[in-house]
Amino acid sequence: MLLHLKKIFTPEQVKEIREHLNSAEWLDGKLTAGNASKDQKTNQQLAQNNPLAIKLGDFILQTLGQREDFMSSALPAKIFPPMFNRYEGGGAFGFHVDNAIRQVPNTPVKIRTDLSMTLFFSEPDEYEGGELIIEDTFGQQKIKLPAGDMVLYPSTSLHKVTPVTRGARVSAFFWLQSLVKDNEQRRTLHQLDQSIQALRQDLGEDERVQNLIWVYHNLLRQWSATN
Ligand SMILES: O=C(O)CCC(=O)C(=O)O
Ligand SMILES: [Fe+2]
Repeated sequence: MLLHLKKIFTPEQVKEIREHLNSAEWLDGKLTAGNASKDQKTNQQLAQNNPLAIKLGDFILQTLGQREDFMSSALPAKIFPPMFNRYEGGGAFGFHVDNAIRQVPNTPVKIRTDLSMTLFFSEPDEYEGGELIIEDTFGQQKIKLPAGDMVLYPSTSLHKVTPVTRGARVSAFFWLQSLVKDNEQRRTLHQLDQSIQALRQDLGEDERVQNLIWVYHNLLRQWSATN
């Protein structure tokens, strides 16, 4: 399942975030690449302990926490603090699969990467190339979203970012461990939740809706793990 979440940030918020990011200290992205992906990666990143990255990352997580579409589709248990990258001058990231386990810096917290996310801060017409290509059972998808939008995709997917040959592509990228590891189970719960919300609109606090809510919770109880 690949999900496009629209307008996480308003154009005004994107503008402000971009201004901060423009004056930040960008480092070679190879510094955080595993051995296998080092050769594949020619971009720049903010250090994970960069105060701006920490502040913006917290703001992203706070904003996402209030989005029902995100909470319902991702069912996050633990979220890795967002990181920030920039591709320009031919910068790219070749095909790879993300590491399965990520340790949150300076903590004992380990996160299994179930879902990967890219939150775009550059408008598609600001740069050439820079498509996020995702390959999975649903075929190959080419993702290039408006600034302020985010894509969520299974971390099991092979993916790459094509070379940016004009302008710059700036984004936040991060991972989460879901309460529901299985993509199909998580998708079913999301579908059920969406149907319940739609029925609730029409029927209000109806007994039949209440029954479906119990079904939702009982499925979630069966399929979830909180650690
Ligand atoms: O820049 C992106 O959209 C994805 C980055 C990525 O795949 C990674 O850092 O593992
Ligand atoms: Fe990746």
